[in-house]
Amino acid sequence: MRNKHKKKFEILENIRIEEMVAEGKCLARHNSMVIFVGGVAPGDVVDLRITRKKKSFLEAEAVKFHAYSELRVEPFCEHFGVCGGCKWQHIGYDTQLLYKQKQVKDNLERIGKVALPAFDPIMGSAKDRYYRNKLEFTFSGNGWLTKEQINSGEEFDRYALGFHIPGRFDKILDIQNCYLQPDPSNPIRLEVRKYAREHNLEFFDLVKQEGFLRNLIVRTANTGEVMVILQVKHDDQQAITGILDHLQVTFPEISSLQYVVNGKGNETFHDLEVVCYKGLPYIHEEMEGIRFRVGPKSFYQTNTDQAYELYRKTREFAGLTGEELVYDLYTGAGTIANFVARQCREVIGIEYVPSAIEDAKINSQINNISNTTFYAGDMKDILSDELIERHGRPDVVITDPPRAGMHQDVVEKLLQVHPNRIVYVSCNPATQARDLELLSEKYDVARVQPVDMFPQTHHVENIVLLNRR
Ligand SMILES: C[S@@+](CC[C@H](N)C(=O)[O-])C[C@H]1O[C@@H](n2cnc3c(N)ncnc32)[C@H](O)[C@@H]1O
Repeated sequence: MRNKHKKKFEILENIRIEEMVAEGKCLARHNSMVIFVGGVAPGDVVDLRITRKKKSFLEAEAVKFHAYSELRVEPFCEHFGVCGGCKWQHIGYDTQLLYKQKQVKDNLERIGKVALPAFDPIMGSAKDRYYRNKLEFTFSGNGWLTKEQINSGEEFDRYALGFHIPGRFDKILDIQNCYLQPDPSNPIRLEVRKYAREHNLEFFDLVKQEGFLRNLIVRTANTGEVMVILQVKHDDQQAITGILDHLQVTFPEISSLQYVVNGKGNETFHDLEVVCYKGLPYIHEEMEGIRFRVGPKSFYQTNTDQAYELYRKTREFAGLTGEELVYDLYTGAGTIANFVARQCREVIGIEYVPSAIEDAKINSQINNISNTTFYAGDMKDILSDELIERHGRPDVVITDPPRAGMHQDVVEKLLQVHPNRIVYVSCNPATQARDLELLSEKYDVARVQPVDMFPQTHHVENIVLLNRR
């Protein structure tokens, strides 16, 4: 046992970091053993401490740098290295884009094993900071202190309102300034924390699941509307009213002020009542004059500007002339369905979450779009022979599944239904590649367009156009 423990934390000296691989980690080698390392860049020379040993690979962290990679840039955020939010900010944005493009190419080649056309260059995000429209902050009465804070010997306030330390459900990093969401996100969070401390409101204890203040969500739309949702453990009306009135007066730009009383063991509130305290119970995002109503439980792509670019490219790949019957699979709140509806004959949108389908229908109504029909349910059940009989065989299928990709039954159904074109939007090139291999039985990949929705992270979105052979 002792030996095993020692081996796990063994130090490997002077290791050269070779290349960026999956999940934002880098690859290094030692005696033909592959090592995955986070927080480094290709070209760094480091001492590594082994943190995990598997038969075919090791995981390690860099504990000392002997040389720094030329690809490195100065991280802009004081929380870099501790916060899990922007793990790639030590690599310049142009280099990030090259790696994302490579990640897509490697996955499609290695897993998909299909004939590929030349890729379109990745579409970078015009904003590489302040690009998110939604952030969720957690309260903790026992916030994380960094090594530097502990070593300084100073007394630090342990009350935190911020993000989880990666991999730690119980540890929250207090955030001073976050570069992910535009104002008034930072001032609202700081004001909430200040008010809560001044009024001795209890911050949550994530281990004991006790306390009053649980979580704060800020949504900032491109129409200028702002939604704030405060999650608390008990229905203490005096405390709730106090903090929300203070926010309303301090930030008149908040157009939707809401709260949730959540006594459950987790922060999800899809099954709870959200109370609209002031303003409207929703905000709007807008694209090409189409307004999308976003409620507290609605999904909306978190990088609005890039979502617009993603949808425009998706619509271009769909090659719409006004005559087509389009199926939009995994439609969420019907955003793509409504976005393409004016350029085709009819759209059928399918999505698992019933409240998202309600949003999708409302989004058609408020935009006077009358050629959409939406269904809620599991894709493999809803995309049935009966549905195809009722609406007809689609000319174009747009599919945007979750990270796990499409269920095999859904892929088989697509092969059976055999639309002229499939536009496959994916946030996970590995599962997309797996599905493409199956679809290659009857389809050729005609276009590949990687899109960056999340600068400073390793995440990449990819659109593939498949033409019926
Ligand atoms: C990547 S999102 C797509 C969102 C949408 N296209 C948009 O741009 O806003 C994937 C969607 O698939 C839905 N989903 C996940 N599993 C599903 C299933 N088995 N059947 C139907 N929908 C599912 C999720 O609820 C989510 O809304």
